[in-house]
Amino acid sequence: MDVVVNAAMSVDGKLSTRRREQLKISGEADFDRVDRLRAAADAVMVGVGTVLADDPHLTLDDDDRRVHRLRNGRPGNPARVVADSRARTPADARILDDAAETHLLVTDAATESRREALAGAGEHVHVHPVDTDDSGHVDLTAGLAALESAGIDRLMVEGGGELLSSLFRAGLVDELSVYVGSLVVGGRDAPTLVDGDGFVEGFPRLDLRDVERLDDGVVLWYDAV
Ligand SMILES: NC(=O)c1ccc[n+]([C@@H]2O[C@H](COP(=O)([O-])OP(=O)(O)OC[C@H]3O[C@@H](n4cnc5c(N)ncnc54)[C@H](O)[C@@H]3O)[C@@H](O)[C@H]2O)c1
Ligand SMILES: Nc1nc(=O)c(N)c(NC[C@H](O)[C@H](O)[C@H](O)COP(=O)(O)O)[nH]1
Repeated sequence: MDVVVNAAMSVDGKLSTRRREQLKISGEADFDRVDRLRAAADAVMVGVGTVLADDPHLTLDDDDRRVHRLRNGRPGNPARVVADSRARTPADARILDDAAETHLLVTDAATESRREALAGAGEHVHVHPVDTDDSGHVDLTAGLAALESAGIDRLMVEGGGELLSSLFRAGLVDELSVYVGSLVVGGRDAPTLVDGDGFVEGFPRLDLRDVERLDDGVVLWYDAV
């Protein structure tokens, strides 16, 4: 499977404010770029922290003709994926509506009643029980294998920083694009591109492939080494 990460951050590497409120870092041209990346993917993934903070929809938009064009004839929106160890996605989350298939990766820490509540959202919602990793979260290697079995070969991951940390730690990132907006957010408690415990050795290395000026910021394109 190809794993393509995309996020938008401030010049000081923050994904949002210390209040975790959604922050518009991208301009219109960058959101168009994000739509094209989503369209080229079989599925778009976030961590449940992002679902709880932003209530994202993760589809292209509601214009059927535009979706069709961006998807190059492939039907509908890409699927949506949530890494959701304890099945905390709220039953009324936008990500559970029927605009696309939704895959929830959960672990044994999710109660049966939470799993059933999510599966009850409709036939387009698929709950996958997977093993836990060393820190008790979804084992992403196992989770991605479950997604592959569901026909997902190209996965776009939008964050947040905890999920991206685990993906880098597991060596699962193939490509990274990051939009750097021209603003400073600051705050030691504001989410950054890669949170988790951080690395003290074995730092993931990246090859800078391209740099593009867009809106009033910059897009950096990297391949994993
Ligand atoms: N600017 C951007 O591009 C962008 C993109 C996404 C999110 N965000 C922001 O990031 C913040 C949310 O990020 P976050 O880091 O709190 O949450 P997150 O989205 O990374 O989700 C983390 C949660 O996912 C679950 N999880 C399951 N398996 C996991 C695993 N293997 N590794 C890590 N987590 C796993 C855990 O419950 C964990 O608490 C919000 O403020 C949101 O607005 C910004
Ligand atoms: N590329 C990008 N630029 C930003 O300025 C920003 N705040 C995000 N944030 C990503 C996060 O995952 C959001 O929750 C989804 O971008 C919301 O997606 P929807 O519009 O609901 O489909 N992403």
